[in-house]
Amino acid sequence: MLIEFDGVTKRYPDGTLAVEDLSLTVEDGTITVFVGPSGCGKTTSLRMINRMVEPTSGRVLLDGKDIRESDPPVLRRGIGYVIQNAGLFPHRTVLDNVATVPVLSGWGKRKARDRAAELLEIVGLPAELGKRYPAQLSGGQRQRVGVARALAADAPVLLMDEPFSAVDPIVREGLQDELLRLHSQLGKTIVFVTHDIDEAVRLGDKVAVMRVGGRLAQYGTPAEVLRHPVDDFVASFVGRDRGYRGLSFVDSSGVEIREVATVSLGDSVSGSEEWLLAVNDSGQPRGWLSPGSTVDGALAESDLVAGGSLYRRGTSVRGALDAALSSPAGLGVVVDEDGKAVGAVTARQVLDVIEGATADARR
Ligand SMILES: Nc1ncnc2c1ncn2[C@@H]1O[C@H](COP(=O)(O)OP(=O)(O)OP(=O)(O)O)[C@@H](O)[C@H]1O
Repeated sequence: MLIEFDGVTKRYPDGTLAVEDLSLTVEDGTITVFVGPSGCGKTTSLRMINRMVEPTSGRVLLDGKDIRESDPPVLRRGIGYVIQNAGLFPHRTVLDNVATVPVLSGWGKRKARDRAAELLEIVGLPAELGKRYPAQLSGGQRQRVGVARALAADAPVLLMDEPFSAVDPIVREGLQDELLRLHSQLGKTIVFVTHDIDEAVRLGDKVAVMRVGGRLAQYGTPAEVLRHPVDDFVASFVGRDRGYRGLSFVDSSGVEIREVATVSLGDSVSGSEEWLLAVNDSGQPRGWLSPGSTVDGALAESDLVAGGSLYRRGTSVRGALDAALSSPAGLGVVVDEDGKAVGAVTARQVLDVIEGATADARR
């Protein structure tokens, strides 16, 4: 569903100008991220989409229709909403939390619960958690329940307000991956609010950078915003590690994948001169054997030096460079879709491709 802000301004009764003359289009089926410092009007903008906040002037349109023509409760049933800490009902079980909107929409209790159970599976939660209460879950699990509940109405639009801010960085990354996977499966239009530029760049097809005073500073793809910030405010907001983050958008197809000497777990090894990549029965990398090592009998994981990050073939050069730099052998391990080792890359090769790409971009 297409969402349009057309000259939208919001001034709260106390005179605070939260959003000023916002015009932008959220394309159907995309993830659009509103990002900016605290108090810049992100939440206010988001809530104007489901009429939890009414604009002072201007219009919000869903598929071309002014949302003022829709009854707010009906409108909200068609728009999923996820907030920080998930906003679950503490005295209802997880399953009943997820079934809330289907029940409100007139589904029978049984059907609503069946649907809720399906949704728990979709967001990666084991079925038995359905019987627990929200307080009996971890923060990450609660956020997943929040996402499941928002998906329950099968609404075409999903609004997400800092949904992952309260969980630690590792759990957050897992939740982000999960959201990207769900999005590619379900194809909903998602508007996501965060103050974290890394999260914005990772999730957004488009990123709207807002500044305090509720003005849109820049609206574009993550690559555009990182590479060509329109002014000093955007440049400093996206600033830290900007060059490094930009690598996420550099095509890695030019990176030559070289052969790597491998050895299988269980084999015996006598003093190789080079680093050997140890793989398991499925060809997946397990670690490195350092030069000169001799293993009489069966090579075991305990003989190995831990490997670095893995670079999945075809993804951006950022992963390729990280794999090379984090590898004890100086060789970044390249894996295919099944996690099988298919070769290696060196930092030098990756840097050559990066240099070529950035030179092209300057031309
Ligand atoms: N109900 C309200 N009455 C008066 N002012 C409000 C109200 N809600 C928000 N504001 C003000 O409007 C401005 C924008 O707030 P908003 O919550 O939209 O920002 P935000 O970018 O989401 O901030 P944060 O990242 O801190 O959540 C802020 O100055 C805030 O204090």
